[in-house]
Amino acid sequence: TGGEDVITLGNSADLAPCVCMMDELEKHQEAWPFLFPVDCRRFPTYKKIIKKPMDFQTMRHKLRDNKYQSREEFANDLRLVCNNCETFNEDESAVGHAGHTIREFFEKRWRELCINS
Ligand SMILES: Cn1cc(C(=O)NCCN2CCCC2)ccc1=O
Repeated sequence: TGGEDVITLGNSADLAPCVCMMDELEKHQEAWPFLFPVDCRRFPTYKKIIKKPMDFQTMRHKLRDNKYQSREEFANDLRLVCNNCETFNEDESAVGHAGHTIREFFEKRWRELCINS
């Protein structure tokens, strides 16, 4: 009768920290290289080198369309953005430096959002 057959899956946790983080990422001063998919007309080698492109607009759409099963899936897409950036850009380049800055911002703020939720 009802409750006894309901299991709670930790992974389908509340995605509120993701929405809050998405807002902060899109506003970040160093977000400019990541707001939209890399333009493969301007960077023709990108699709060949980067097997799984990811960007903030795509992440926002996945959140909107309930494509994330867990907070960790969301976090892993952000880490994919930064890993792709390190693969394609020199650390000292403007884009490369932005990628490191966004990763450092994310990991610190993500801990705060998830521990206090
Ligand atoms: C993630 N990433 C981004 C770029 C990039 O230059 N993005 C365009 C940024 N522009 C700013 C105003 C219009 C577009 C290059 C390599 C790369 O890995």
